[in-house]
Amino acid sequence: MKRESPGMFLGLDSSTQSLSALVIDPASGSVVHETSINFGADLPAYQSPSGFIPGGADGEVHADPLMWIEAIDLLFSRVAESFDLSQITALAASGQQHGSVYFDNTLVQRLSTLAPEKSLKEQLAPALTRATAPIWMDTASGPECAEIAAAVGGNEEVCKLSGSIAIERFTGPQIRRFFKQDPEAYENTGTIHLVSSLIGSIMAGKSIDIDHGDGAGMNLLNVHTLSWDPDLLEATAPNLRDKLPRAKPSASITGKISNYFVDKYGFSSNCDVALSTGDNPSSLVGMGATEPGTFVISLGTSDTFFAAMSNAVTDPQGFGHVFGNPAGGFMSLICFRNGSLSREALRDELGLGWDDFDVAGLAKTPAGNEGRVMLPFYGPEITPRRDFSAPVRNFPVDAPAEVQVRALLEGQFLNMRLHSAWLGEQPTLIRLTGGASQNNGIAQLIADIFQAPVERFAVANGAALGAALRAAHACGQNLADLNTQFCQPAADSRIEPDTSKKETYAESLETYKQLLTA
Ligand SMILES: Nc1ncnc2c1ncn2[C@@H]1O[C@H](COP(=O)(O)OP(=O)(O)O)[C@@H](O)[C@H]1O
Ligand SMILES: O=C(CO)[C@@H](O)[C@H](O)COP(=O)(O)O
Repeated sequence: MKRESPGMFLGLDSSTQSLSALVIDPASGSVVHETSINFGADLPAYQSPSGFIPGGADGEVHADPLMWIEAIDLLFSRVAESFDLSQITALAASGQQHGSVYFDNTLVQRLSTLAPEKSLKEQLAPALTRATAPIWMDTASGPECAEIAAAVGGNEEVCKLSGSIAIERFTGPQIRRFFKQDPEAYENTGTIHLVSSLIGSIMAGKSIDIDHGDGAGMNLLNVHTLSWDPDLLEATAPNLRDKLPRAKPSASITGKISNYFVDKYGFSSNCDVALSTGDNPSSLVGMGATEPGTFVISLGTSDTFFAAMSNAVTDPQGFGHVFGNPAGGFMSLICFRNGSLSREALRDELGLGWDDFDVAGLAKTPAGNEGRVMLPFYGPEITPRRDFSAPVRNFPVDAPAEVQVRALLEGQFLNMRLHSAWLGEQPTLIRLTGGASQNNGIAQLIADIFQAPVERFAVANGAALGAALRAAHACGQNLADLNTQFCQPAADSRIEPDTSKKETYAESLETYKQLLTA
């Protein structure tokens, strides 16, 4: 039911490197508050400068879930210094996709009795049955993917059921790995949460359901029935259904906020909590792209490419995915693991800053880089799935800095164009979000390589904005009206493609393909 005075809505986004809060005020049509905690800089004790524990063996990439939990207290203690949280009508969370957190049977009781004089961390830490949480960058579950696929009748069948073939970073294969490595700890696990549903559970003071948007990134949700698939559950680990929250549509209110946040940070006890979703489905909402036609490119830690789908086609190569669209129906998702990590690696190698990075590379070199092309991967890649350890160049490694920068950036977006072709659609409009989206050189390059106009928003954090919009939507606000109010490009932010570069990039794409298959 639509409320007379809608109040304000809070979006939370727990992404790879940061936890952000963003508040919208539909009455004034403005974003009225933004605060962010950077895991590396603000919580250095976890020794995770980029949001995960460095140096994992054999492709293992884990994070300390206590870092995410401690960040919630830190975030609200900062927000409450300058913003009156009693104004919040409802909130929703978004989280980096696929990451999973494992708790014993005391979780529900602990969540419902959180004491404000203690920290979240000290009250929830004893319930963890797995000290660290595998995240989306983890590539260690190859054997488990093969076992799940074999048990279900092949990857084609897994894809038919879940919208993706068995994927290393997806939660099901990661759960199976945990079950094989430590069956006793798996047995003692009462509840498994995704990062997004964990944040929502803490806010609601109870174990909440998992939405179809994030749930589809687990290789466990049947995308036709929208419930946990019995064959996939059985292929993954014993008694798994009992350990998973239920799967539910995103636009649901799950209950009122926990008293912990009322007493400690001044929320109203009437504040509603909506279900959480993954950061990419959340960004789809935040970018006003829940209807087919507009493509979104998110340049966060990973680069992702996604769009609402008219038809739920699947990627024949198995790199791309089908997730639930929080507004109903489906969305595509293609993830490029080396996104910002590669840009940062080359920037640091060349001793540059962001200001001179694209300027150095793109202003001094011609489109197409005179045929000099790079496979821009400093570590294992997801799209294409291959174990890179360094970039591959068709030119000398000691070429000038500007050549290296252009080759890396062109390589990244040629790779994206190549691996999004299965969608069968040429974007008519691309909306950019994420940390690197403010970079002008990168935005123009994307417009030229895809030959489509690019828009950017004043709010760089599309996932947190999407969470705030979802909270408002779950309370009965009209999503189309909210989009009109909040999802407009920043003034003068539209970049048109340079059509004279179309042929050059068609040729570069061929050179890129040759290097990839060489
Ligand atoms: N001006 C810039 N140019 C290119 N990349 C940038 C720029 N500013 C920030 N970034 C990149 O943005 C990344 C963080 O983006 P963000 O969307 O906050 O990440 P995540 O959501 O994955 O935590 C950083 O890793 C950094 O490399
Ligand atoms: O694995 C994926 C999507 O499938 C990643 O996109 C994660 O969802 C992490 O997002 P960022 O923190 O990079 O925004």
